[in-house]
Amino acid sequence: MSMGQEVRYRVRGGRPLQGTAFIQGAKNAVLPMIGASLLASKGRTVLRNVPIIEDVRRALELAQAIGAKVEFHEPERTLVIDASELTSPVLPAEIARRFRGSVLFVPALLHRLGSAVIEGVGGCNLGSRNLDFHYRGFARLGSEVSEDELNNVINITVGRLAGAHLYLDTPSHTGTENLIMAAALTPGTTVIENAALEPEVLDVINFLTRMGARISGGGTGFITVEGVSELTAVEHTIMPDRIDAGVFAMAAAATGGEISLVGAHLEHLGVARWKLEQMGVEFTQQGAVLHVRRESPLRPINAVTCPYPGFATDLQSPLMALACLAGGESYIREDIYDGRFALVDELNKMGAKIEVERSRAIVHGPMQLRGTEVIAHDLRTGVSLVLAGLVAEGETVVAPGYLVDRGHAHLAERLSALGADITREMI
Ligand SMILES: CC(=O)N[C@H]1[C@@H](OP(=O)(O)OP(=O)(O)OC[C@H]2O[C@@H](n3ccc(=O)[nH]c3=O)[C@H](O)[C@@H]2O)O[C@H](CO)[C@@H](O)[C@@H]1O
Ligand SMILES: C=C(OP(=O)(O)O)C(=O)O
Repeated sequence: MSMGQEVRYRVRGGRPLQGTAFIQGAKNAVLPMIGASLLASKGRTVLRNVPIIEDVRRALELAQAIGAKVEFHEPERTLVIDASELTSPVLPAEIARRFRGSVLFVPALLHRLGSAVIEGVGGCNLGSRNLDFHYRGFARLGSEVSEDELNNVINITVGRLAGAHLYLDTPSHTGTENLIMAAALTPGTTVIENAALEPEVLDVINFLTRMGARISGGGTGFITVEGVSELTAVEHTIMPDRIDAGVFAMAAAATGGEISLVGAHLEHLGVARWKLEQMGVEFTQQGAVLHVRRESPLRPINAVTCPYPGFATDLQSPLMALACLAGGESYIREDIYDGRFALVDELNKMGAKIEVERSRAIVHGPMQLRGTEVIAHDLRTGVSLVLAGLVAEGETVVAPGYLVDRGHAHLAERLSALGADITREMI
């Protein structure tokens, strides 16, 4: 655990990226899958292509805290999870508050131990982020949910579980995954309307289906789950991380480079693909390798964040950094998180000219960015500042690096392999 030891990234700009980058397994698929693997009461689950990121480490600490046996074979990027004996329903605060994926452990605790206690859920600080769809869904499936606001503890206890008709007010990504997991072992039929369409949700459905769950309608927004009595431990290879791929593609575009992204798939990028093409990025999918280069000076762009296949909010921050380099005014609207624009002040410290009015930002380009010390307020802010550092004059220092390490594996090594001048320092 890297708590106590500070990490920072030091980047010196000006080198075009060239070569091959390996895209990591998807953070937002592996976290629910670790939660899902705890639903199996027998055998050992094997997950492959696991990203070596801090959120995975936190998830494994949490799995161990409730009694699962976990082996993380990092060089093989393989996780082996034995959840045959879960011993405690408590998701302890010191781990749970450091990452939001902790809520994905609730279905396993409910089905295996009959109750779950969450001592405070964390995650990236992105303004107001509710989990009401999760709790209302658990309640509709027959659990009792109570909140001790004073101590920031949520207690969930199983009552008479039965399938139900669930409707999400917005297509919540983890909400959809969590309710599918809860429904998978709940007797009867559960319907989830307005379900999320993200590729990671489909990967989680594939994994659960292999475990024996009966799920139909993935990718349609209308999911039906027929409860089964048992799920079994299986092997699964995690899909590539489309946000990691998007960041690398934008880094190539920013520096005027040309790179191959091993394992990246254009169709996973959704609208981000078309936006980057409009800006002057050329993509060529060559089987399972995505080739990226900047084919013209960068043009400005309009983007509005939206659930998949719309423009991903997790790519909005790096897009803002890229837009600083485009010739003209870009317009960005953030409709998912009210805290994402913490990046603006940091980019402006580097010489960018970005104006914000509520959820809208106007980026005036092109600007020559200058290196300085900047703050990673969250994971995507952090990686976007690294991206800005790759084209800035002089040296950019991004801290706290922990937030970058929450979601990107071996970032400094992978960018260095493309010719970037970047180091990860422990202080
Ligand atoms: C671990 C993981 O997969 N994280 C991703 C997931 O987060 P996460 O699953 O938390 O995001 P959601 O799709 O649930 O949230 C989107 C919006 O819906 C709101 N909401 C959500 C649930 C709820 O019960 N009530 C409610 O009001 C949130 O406050 C937020 O404004 O999708 C986000 C949106 O693509 C990504 O940025 C995150 O990287
Ligand atoms: C918001 C993010 O993650 P989390 O949901 O884990 O906080 C993210 O990946 O940018």
